[in-house]
Amino acid sequence: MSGIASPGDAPPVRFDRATLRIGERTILSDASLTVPAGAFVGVLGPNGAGKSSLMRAILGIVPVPDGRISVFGRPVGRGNHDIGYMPQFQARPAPRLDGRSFIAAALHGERWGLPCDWRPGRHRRRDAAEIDRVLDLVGATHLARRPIDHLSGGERQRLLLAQALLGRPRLLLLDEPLASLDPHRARDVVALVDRIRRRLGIAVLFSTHDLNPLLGVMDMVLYVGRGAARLGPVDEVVTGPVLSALYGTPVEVIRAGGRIFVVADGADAQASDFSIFEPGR
Ligand SMILES: Nc1ncnc2c1ncn2[C@@H]1O[C@H](COP(=O)(O)OP(=O)(O)OP(=O)(O)O)[C@@H](O)[C@H]1O
Repeated sequence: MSGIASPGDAPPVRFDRATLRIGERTILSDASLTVPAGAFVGVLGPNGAGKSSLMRAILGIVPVPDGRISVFGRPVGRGNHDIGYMPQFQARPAPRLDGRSFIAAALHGERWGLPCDWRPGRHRRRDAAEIDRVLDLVGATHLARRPIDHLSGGERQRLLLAQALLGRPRLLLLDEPLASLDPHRARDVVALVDRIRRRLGIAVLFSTHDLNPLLGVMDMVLYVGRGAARLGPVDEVVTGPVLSALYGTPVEVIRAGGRIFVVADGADAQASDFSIFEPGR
């Protein structure tokens, strides 16, 4: 044995002293972190902290002016077949599409991670099998013939997840998949993603504003803010001292009833965005 790691051993995501900037704004500065194989990582931080930008950098859309980000040992680049991506904002699908056509549209449209020789009509049987596979994975085979505008938010979310799974990615980037879902549906989505990642052995980065639905499922949490990032187990990262240092404002972490409440005080405008404490949730 040479002892040299093969690309197959490389972690799903690795940041080596990476800097991310959007315009004048520094999203991350000199950040180093490694997402282990098969990990479910909750990505948290206040509005505008850079959660979406971080995912877009992993996709190769946001440039990395300093340092390096690699995905399974290779520098990031557009059209990486290893990544499945569910963006935060979705174009509204044509109401007459049924579930199957909705997924087929992603198969034939521009998406992340598909082999570039996939063209409409060229591989019909393979396409049909791939659509069946992802519908089955997300438990949405029964939605295949239903019009998309008759589906609930949670059902549509399943189809979006199915789209992200096209092409057998080894890394899933899910940008706020719980937005606009009630707590019950949110937990269903988290449980579904967890089942899929265990079944396929893939890593997941899952951004959210509330870490509670991810408790008991996520292996690690990645907090971003003020140009820095902290990745680690929940008990190590979600603490008053760590988050206060990360955000430069007093942050209190309260554990009660199996839930975690992160409360920022002080006058910092960003701190008020940094409220995972939402009464009634
Ligand atoms: N295309 C863009 N052009 C200019 N600024 C941008 C662009 N995309 C994002 N930004 C800015 O970069 C910062 C990070 O945005 P990003 O969407 O990554 O944050 P976020 O943590 O995902 O926020 P939220 O929780 O509100 O979705 C914000 O200040 C945002 O206004």
